[in-house]
Amino acid sequence: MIDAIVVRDLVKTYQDLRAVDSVSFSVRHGEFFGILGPNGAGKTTLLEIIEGLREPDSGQAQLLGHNSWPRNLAVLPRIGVQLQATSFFERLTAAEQLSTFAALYGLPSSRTADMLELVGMTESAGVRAEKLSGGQAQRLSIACALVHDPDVVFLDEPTAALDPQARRNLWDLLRAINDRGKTVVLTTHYMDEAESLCDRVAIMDRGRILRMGRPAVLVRQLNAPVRISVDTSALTPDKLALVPHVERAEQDGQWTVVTTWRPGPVLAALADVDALSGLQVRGATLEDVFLDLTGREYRA
Ligand SMILES: Nc1ncnc2c1ncn2[C@@H]1O[C@H](COP(=O)(O)OP(=O)(O)OP(=O)(O)O)[C@@H](O)[C@H]1O
Repeated sequence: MIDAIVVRDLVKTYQDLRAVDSVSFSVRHGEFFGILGPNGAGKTTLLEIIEGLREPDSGQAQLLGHNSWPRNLAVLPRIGVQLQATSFFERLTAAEQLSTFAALYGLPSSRTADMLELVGMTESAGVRAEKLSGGQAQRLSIACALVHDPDVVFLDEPTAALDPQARRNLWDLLRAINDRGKTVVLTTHYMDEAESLCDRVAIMDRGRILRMGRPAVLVRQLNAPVRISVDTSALTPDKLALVPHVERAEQDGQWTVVTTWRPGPVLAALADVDALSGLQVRGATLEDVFLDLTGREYRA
């Protein structure tokens, strides 16, 4: 079967800015695919081209076997789109928003209750959209994108501006949607989000895809050492530097941070001197991959 999304050599220029610069990739059916990059990387522009909302200068995007541009009306009922800026119909409750969306697709309003349940908002059915919290509004907009049971769901920074608990709740919801067999394409500037949710990520910066793959594989390919942080009051850097397999030991505020390729023996040595209290172990993350690719610290 042809992939859900196939993008070849896409280019989009605004004046002399190449917002999308020769981008190619494919997304398989049922995949959870992330486009990860800092603000202004070109994620939204890329997504909008794939969705058929924006015309590329050159290249081609295919969605469910059809060219995204010019927009193909037969594809629209098979995709769900959650845009970055959520807007609802004025003065309607959460349930009314959903039944209005359902009606637009010619569906019965009985879909409403199922959707509210799916996004965990049954108790807010009667609340007007403008009175919903940020997290609830995001959930409602995802429910609106799903009301017609699309095959492919596009989510543009769905967890931006949410508090950590609301973000994690939304992650559970997005996983559940993917588990129901939907292809999910998500843009995010949160590295941890991409790492936790996505089967594959494309790391994007300044219009280009720098690297693509499974998050764990991208991190493993870095072949980076492990960092262990110990409370400096337990062990100072000069003492830790003497422990076998410690490459480097530096002070960072209240922490002594140790770099090692062999965390096992180092942790055993720390246990021997009773220095495990409050200890933190950190392997490489996608942030380190970004730093390696661009030479810049990741700033969302
Ligand atoms: N309609 C437009 N006209 C001119 N420039 C634009 C337009 N839309 C986007 N840009 C510019 O293109 C670049 C890519 O923007 P885009 O919104 O696609 O990035 P993004 O990765 O989604 O960022 P964000 O996370 O901030 O939304 C940015 O420099 C942006 O200022």
